[in-house]
Amino acid sequence: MKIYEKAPAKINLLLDVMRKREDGFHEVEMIMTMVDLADRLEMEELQSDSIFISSQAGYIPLDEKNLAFQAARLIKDRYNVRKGVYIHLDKNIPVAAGLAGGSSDAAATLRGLNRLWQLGISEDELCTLGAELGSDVPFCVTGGTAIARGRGEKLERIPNPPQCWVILAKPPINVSTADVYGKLRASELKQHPSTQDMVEAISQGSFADVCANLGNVLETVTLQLHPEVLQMKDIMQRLGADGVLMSGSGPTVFGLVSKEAKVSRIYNGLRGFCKEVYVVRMLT
Ligand SMILES: C[C@@](CO)(OP(=O)(O)O)[C@H](O)COP(=O)(O)OP(=O)(O)OC[C@H]1O[C@@H](n2ccc(N)nc2=O)[C@H](O)[C@@H]1O
Ligand SMILES: Nc1ncnc2c1ncn2[C@@H]1O[C@H](COP(=O)(O)OP(=O)(O)O)[C@@H](O)[C@H]1O
Repeated sequence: MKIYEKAPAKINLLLDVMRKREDGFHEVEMIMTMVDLADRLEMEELQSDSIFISSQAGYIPLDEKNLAFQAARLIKDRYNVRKGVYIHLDKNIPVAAGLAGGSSDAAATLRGLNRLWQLGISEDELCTLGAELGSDVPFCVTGGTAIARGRGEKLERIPNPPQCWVILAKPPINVSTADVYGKLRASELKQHPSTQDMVEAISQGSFADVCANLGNVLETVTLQLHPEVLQMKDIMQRLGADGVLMSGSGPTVFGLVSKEAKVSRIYNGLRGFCKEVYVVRMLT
């Protein structure tokens, strides 16, 4: 029997960091939402007690380092499943991009195996399992739009933002999330984005106010480390995007655009500077 799952990418409309915790992680407050750029997972049960991963993308690990592999092993161990699974990953989300591609694959694997093996695991329990795999995995399990606190595993669902075009541009660099958090000096941050104002803007359905309240404190690190990201933000703004921000720890920069007529001009302009440019929509 085959099970199919989509693993959408996320963007951070707001990312604030309060402090470094004793466990080495950072206390965050983020607003994340999904876009319709997704990996596709195909899962097939194996009679043997083994996990196999394949992908057309040659640049991700296919062994126990793969987050989908880790998700399969976790659910097998925790729920005493002796059967095995073959997972094919059709990768569309750029890797180490700030779009949670790996985290979303792990979340899709948890959802898919719950269905394949009819385990009856609740969404809350899937999120708890997901938190053992990574801070972004619980949000990727539920999708939608949410405020994420704690390490990123404490979720509060909120309404979706007003529909718009999202242009993603990923400069040709890989950014390590651990490296960016490691270089952040949370106590020295001079500015913090306002979660309350962003939630208000989203609840009111005000596209202009959503754009005005975009903010990501990890930019203070990544833009210093990788000037190409700052350049990509400048280009996106000069081409006329209504709102521009780096997603997560980067390097992907996203532009929010309300009018379809502007989209192709911005896309074509970006293509002159960047190979990995995607035009997507918010997932509602
Ligand atoms: C920055 C964000 C924003 O959504 O996403 P990405 O840019 O990775 O997409 C997330 O906070 C990333 O979540 P995720 O990528 O799952 O991080 P994890 O695997 O849990 O942690 C990787 C490393 O990042 C650091 N880390 C992560 C989360 C957090 N709240 N504080 C941290 O300090 C830790 O050093 C950790 O070892
Ligand atoms: N299924 C997967 N897809 C993408 N990256 C994966 C996967 N499994 C493990 N990884 C590893 O996770 C890291 C990138 O994770 P990803 O979620 O794509 O980045 P980000 O968290 O920045 O969005 C890379 O080191 C990559 O090798």
